[in-house]
Formats: sequence, C-alpha cells, structure tokens
Amino acid sequence: MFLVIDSRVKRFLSKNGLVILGFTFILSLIALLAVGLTQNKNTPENFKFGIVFDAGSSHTTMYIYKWSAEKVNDTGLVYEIESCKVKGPGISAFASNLQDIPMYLSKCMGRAKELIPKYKHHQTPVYLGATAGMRLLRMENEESAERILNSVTSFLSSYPFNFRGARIISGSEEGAYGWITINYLLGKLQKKQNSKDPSSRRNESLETYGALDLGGASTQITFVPKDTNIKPPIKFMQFRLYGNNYSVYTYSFLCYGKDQALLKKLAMDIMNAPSGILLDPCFHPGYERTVDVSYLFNNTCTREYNGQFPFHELKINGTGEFQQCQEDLLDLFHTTNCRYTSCTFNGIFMPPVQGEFGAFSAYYYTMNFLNLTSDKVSSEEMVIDKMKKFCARPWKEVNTTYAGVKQKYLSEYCFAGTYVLTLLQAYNFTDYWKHIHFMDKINDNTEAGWTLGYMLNLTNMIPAELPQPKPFSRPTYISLMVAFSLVLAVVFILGSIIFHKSSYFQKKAI
Ligand SMILES: Nc1ncnc2c1ncn2[C@@H]1O[C@H](COP(=O)(O)OP(=O)(O)O)[C@@H](O)[C@H]1O
Ligand SMILES: [Ca+2]
Repeated sequence: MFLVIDSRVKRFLSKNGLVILGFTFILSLIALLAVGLTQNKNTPENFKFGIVFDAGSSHTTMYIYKWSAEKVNDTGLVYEIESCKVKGPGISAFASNLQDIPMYLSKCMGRAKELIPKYKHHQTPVYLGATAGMRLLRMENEESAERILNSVTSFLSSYPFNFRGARIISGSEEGAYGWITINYLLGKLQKKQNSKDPSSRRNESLETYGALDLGGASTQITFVPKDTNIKPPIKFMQFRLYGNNYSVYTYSFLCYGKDQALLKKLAMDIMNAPSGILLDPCFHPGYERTVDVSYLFNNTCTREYNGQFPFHELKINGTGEFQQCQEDLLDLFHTTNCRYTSCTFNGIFMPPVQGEFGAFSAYYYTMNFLNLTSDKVSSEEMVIDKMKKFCARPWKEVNTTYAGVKQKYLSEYCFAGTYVLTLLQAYNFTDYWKHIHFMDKINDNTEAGWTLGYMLNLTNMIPAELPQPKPFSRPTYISLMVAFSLVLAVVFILGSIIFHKSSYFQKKAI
C-alpha cells in the first residue's frame, strides 16, 4: 500500500515538482516583500528629557534638554529645548527670605511641566547646581547656604519629576563640565572614530577646545595642555570619553567674576577718594552711581581692602578713559611670584595655553554687545581700539543709542570689555587672540555652559569606551533578508533541476 502511494507521489513530483517549487518561491517572495514593506515604517522615536538649574551668583536659569533614547551614546545629540530665566537675583540672596524660594522657582517649573509630556515626568531627572555666589555665602555662613539648599530641595521634590539633588558644585567641576559641554556639542570628543589610521588618533585630545567661562563671582579656564608629562603642582583632571584619555587643566578664580572684580576694583579705588567722590575711568563720562560703603565691604572678596572711611556712600563719576581703566584693573592681577614652571596670575600654576578656545557666558555677552565676536576681530589691538572709542562716549549718548538694553549691563560694558581684555592678558592670550572663539549657542540652540556637561556626566551619557558598531538598520535588514531568500530559492531550484535531470537520465540509461 505504502509502496503504491510512494510511487504515485514520486511520479506526481517528477511531473509537477518544478511548478510547485516555482509557485512556492513566488509565494514566499510576495510574503517577504509584503512583510518588508509593511514593517518598514519608522517607529516613533522615544525621547527623553532632563532639567538642570544653573543657580549662578547673579541669576538662576533653568535648562531643559531633550534626546532620543535610542541614540543616547552618540556625541552631540542632546540638545536644549528651553532656557527659562528665573526672575530675580541669584539664590544666595534668599538667605533671609527662604519663604520666597517656592515663588522664585515655580514659574520655570511650571514651564517644565508644560513642555515635557506628563507620562515622562517621573523619569525626567532634575538637578540644581549652584556656583560661585553660593560658594561665597558658604564661606561667610555655612548654615545659611545649607538652609537655602534645603528649601530648594524640599520645593523641587514636591514636583512629579525625578529630583536628583541641589548642591554647590566646585570650581573645578564648573570648569570641567563647561569644557565637556562645548567639546561634546562641537563634536570634538568622538571625532575620527572610524579613522583607519591609528596614528591620526594619537593627538586627538589636542584637538579639543579649551573653555573660558566668565561669571559674576568666579571665572574658569580649562584646557588640555600640550605637555601632559610635566609634573603639575595641582592634579590634572583625567577623563576617559568615547575611548580617548584626556588630561585636563582647570582652574576657577573665585572673586574674579566680573561683578566681584568690579567690587574689588572699587574697594581698591576708595582709598584714592578721600572725600567719597571717585573719578572712575571705567564708566562713561557723565555717568553717576552711588555705592553703599558697607555693601562694598560686607563681602568676602573685598575684605582684604577694608578700612575706615569718613563717609557711608561712595559717589562714582565716570571719566571714560580706557587706558587708565586698564591700568587700574591690572592691579587686581599679581603676576610677579611664580614658584612653578609657568603661572597665570596670583602665583597660580598654569601650563602655557594651547589650541583653540571657546569663550562663553559673560565673555560672550560683553563682546557680543561690543560687536567684537566676529572671527575678523583677530587681534588684541583691534579690540583695544574699539574699547578706547566706546569708553570715551558720553553716557547720555550711549543711553539713548541703546535704549532697549538693561541699564545695569549697559553702564558696565566699558568696564566689562576692559576687564575681559585684562583678564585674557593675565592668562597670556595677548598674541593668541585669534584662537579665542566667543560663543553662545552651539548647533543653533544649545547654550555653552557647565549645565549640559553636568547632566551628561550624572546620567552616564558619555561612555568611557566607543559605542559598539550599530546593528543593521531596519531597511538594510529587510533588503538583506529578501536578497538571501532569493539566493536560497535560486540555489534550491537549480538543485532540483539538476537532481530532476540526473534521475531522468539515470532512468533512461536503465
Ligand atoms: N546680557 C548681558 N550682558 C552683560 N552681562 C550679562 C548679561 N547677562 C548676564 N550677564 C552677566 O553674566 C554674569 C553671569 O554670572 P553668573 O553665572 O550669575 O555667576 P557665576 O557663574 O559666577 O556664579 C553676571 O556677571 C551677569 O551680570
Ligand atoms: Ca555662571
């Protein structure tokens, strides 16, 4: 019985085998194509969000970052979707009015709730980092600083987000995170990852940009020095990012932010104003301002100049002389005693500057207002020339020309521009001006500053090693499946034909 069926099947197969195989092949091909075409839709991207508060000495800003969860380890893909300026002063001003902190932060938190989809709230990290204003307050009154951070913590924890802490970051962290931010956004950390020539990767770290950050209370300089074999008196920071090692010099000068530097300068100059009237070359002719003497000296940064004065108010009258202003400011920088191979000012070790530099925050605000951020402004002389003319302009004229600009900033651009020049001279950038790039937003939308680097670090978003090569993309995967199936089918059909023919000839021979 079985033998009969077997011979019938064999006969049927030998007659119609090719037809069946061909039919099956076409059916499978149609099925494959159908699956390929229907499944090859772009799956909706899964976005993630992160919030960082920059609690600076002069003001607080909240940044919201967004990135695709799938591409998390690539460089430069996290971007800023919002920067919300908190109305009011820096958080260190809340020492005696803690009850106002919720009101202060609530507007920007409301914005975060609006912008981030509700179902993402619980997984969105929120960080608050405080900088030099709080560092100074902590030095003056540790408990006060602690109380402010506790109030901030209890308020931010009441939101449905994933609050991850409010703390005072160190000056080195501030410098290093600023350096990470700009190099991440400029794509300097993962460059040449596909380079076949290993020798071209050797000096990769030298291609990073140095970071210059000017705040109100502190200023940071951070860069990869040329010679990392020198024995530094302070440790270089070590980073391993995307498979590269970086040895980074960073230093934060407390009291050398532009607001504290101005107070230091005034505290120095008050000695030359016995009647309480100061003729100040760093302000425009015709400009007048009154400063409370107790305010001037009730400050860690000016304590060294303290003295007894027969007046309570210092009256400032601007004279607008750039040269004199710069000479006065030079007194803030002590450049004589250096115990190391090389120093910046105040006897602080610093290797010689090298490479390109990105200058942001108040460096940018100041130079941008003065129209000096263009790469065409390639020498210090060009800046000096512009500053001389700007400082000499009468205050009345400046005030009407720039009617929309905040008075506090406008009145201080002559001082600020001169300070930027003097600080950069003290760092030894005099013949190096063309390597400084004043920058605000990088890749169109993301502000240069320490906050992004801080978040990338705390969320482990920059891997130490290069990410593994990616598997095939969906379309490539489907095309490959179809191609392999075709090859298989052709091989199978050819095999069947050969088998069929050979058994036919065998039969004939018998
Ligand atoms: N548009 C602007 N023009 C000039 N200066 C500005 C402008 N916006 C902010 N600033 C200044 O930038 C500095 C920012 O410092 P901030 O981040 O608050 O302090 P820190 O980093 O030292 O804690 C302050 O001196 C502030 O006055
Ligand atoms: Ca700052």
